[in-house]
Amino acid sequence: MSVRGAKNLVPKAMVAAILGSEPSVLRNVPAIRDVDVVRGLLSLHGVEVTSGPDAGNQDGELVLDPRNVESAHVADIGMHAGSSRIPILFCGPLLHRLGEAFIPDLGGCRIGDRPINYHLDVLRSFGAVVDKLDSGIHIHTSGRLQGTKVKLPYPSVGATEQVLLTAVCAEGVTELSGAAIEPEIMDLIAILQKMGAIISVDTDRVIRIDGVERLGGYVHRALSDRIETASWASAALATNGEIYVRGATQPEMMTFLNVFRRIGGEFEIDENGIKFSHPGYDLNSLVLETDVHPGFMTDWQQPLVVALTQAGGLSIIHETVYENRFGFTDALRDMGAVIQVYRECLGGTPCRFGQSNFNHSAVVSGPTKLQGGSIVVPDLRGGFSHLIAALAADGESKVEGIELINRGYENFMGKLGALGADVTLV
Ligand SMILES: CC(=O)N[C@H]1[C@@H](OP(=O)(O)OP(=O)(O)OC[C@H]2O[C@@H](n3ccc(=O)[nH]c3=O)[C@H](O)[C@@H]2O)O[C@H](CO)[C@@H](O)[C@@H]1O
Ligand SMILES: C=C(OP(=O)(O)O)C(=O)O
Repeated sequence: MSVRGAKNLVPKAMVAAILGSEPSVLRNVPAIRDVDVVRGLLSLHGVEVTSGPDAGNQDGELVLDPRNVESAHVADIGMHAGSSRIPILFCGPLLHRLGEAFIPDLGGCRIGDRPINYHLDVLRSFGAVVDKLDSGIHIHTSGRLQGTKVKLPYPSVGATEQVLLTAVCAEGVTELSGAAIEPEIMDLIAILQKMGAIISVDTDRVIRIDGVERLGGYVHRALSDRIETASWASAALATNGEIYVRGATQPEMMTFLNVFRRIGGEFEIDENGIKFSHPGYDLNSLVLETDVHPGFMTDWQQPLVVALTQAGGLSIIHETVYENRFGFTDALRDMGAVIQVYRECLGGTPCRFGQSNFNHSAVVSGPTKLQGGSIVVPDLRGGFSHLIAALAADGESKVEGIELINRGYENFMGKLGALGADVTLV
């Protein structure tokens, strides 16, 4: 099965195209809902988005022409309220092109409160004015945004992207400290550099950006989706199987691959992808903490927990990125998994959530036989995890709300079928 461009890069690369004075070409774009949402938002702002010329758009090519960018009707943008987290990243590019932007209510997975205070502070620091209205947030500027010094209290991926997409065309130098350095951010920096930006990534999470007056277009192939790859790898462990993921790449998977090997999973890497397999004997339990890159990514946690229900002994998982990412374990318990969640920081260093009432640590006891059940998908990764559990379980399962899974997994029904699962859309 194949994995294409990363859900957490492609929509941002599409937004970056607004900054160009010429069209951009993005390849390896997956057919997922988050891409459709951004396509709709770009069209509302006058960016012409067309699919590539090859038959069936096999290469997943998008051409994005921003030469006629215009303000959109706030009511129209409101239609996209709750659809994804990407609308907030339109601010910098639209402030540069039009002097104003509007942020509707954001969507994304409900795995914590997900405030946007860092984003708004960043925009204010560049000189933008932020007005909170009943219908959303209006942001405007009367002149060119000014380069600034920003320090993030936590290495937020979105806020780092906010700084990058705003600083590249601001007047003067911007210095960001406490930056996130996820592979998707590095790929966004590569895209911006292709467009003409000057960005240096220094040691200790410091990024420096020299603002330029004009950016051109880019031609870029999106990096592969490391979360989808890890999801299928976890599915291979949970189902005692073997899955070859074409398009998976090793560098951004290194932390995951180490954990996969410690559990007992086997993998083989070739130039086209990675084959993941169950070793054929009992899996090992482990102690694991999610963290910002280069740590173990939070989005890998949910699928991996399902695999850990099949490992012998006690596994301890401490979630340090989101305060509320273990809700999906309720359904796993109903299916027979033995998982207990705790408010305390277990098995790792104390995190931001240690002194609060959030169940952000989990202990998984295995191996347990899972039974099919009726499941309602709570969020993107939780939903995929439930699918894996359903595949590993005895008997039939009914999974409701699968459209949430389309946000980040291209053609997952077709892929499950190709792996031999008996899946029917009711
Ligand atoms: C579309 C996309 O790329 N989503 C990814 C992105 O989300 P996203 O960019 O939303 O995640 P962040 O890195 O910003 O969030 C990390 C932490 O910072 C906090 N925070 C963030 C912003 C802010 O203004 N204030 C604040 O307190 C959040 O509540 C969270 O606890 O990175 C996350 C961390 O790798 C991933 O799980 C998501 O899949
Ligand atoms: C949390 C995720 O995404 P989003 O930020 O789009 O909700 C995810 O991809 O697991």
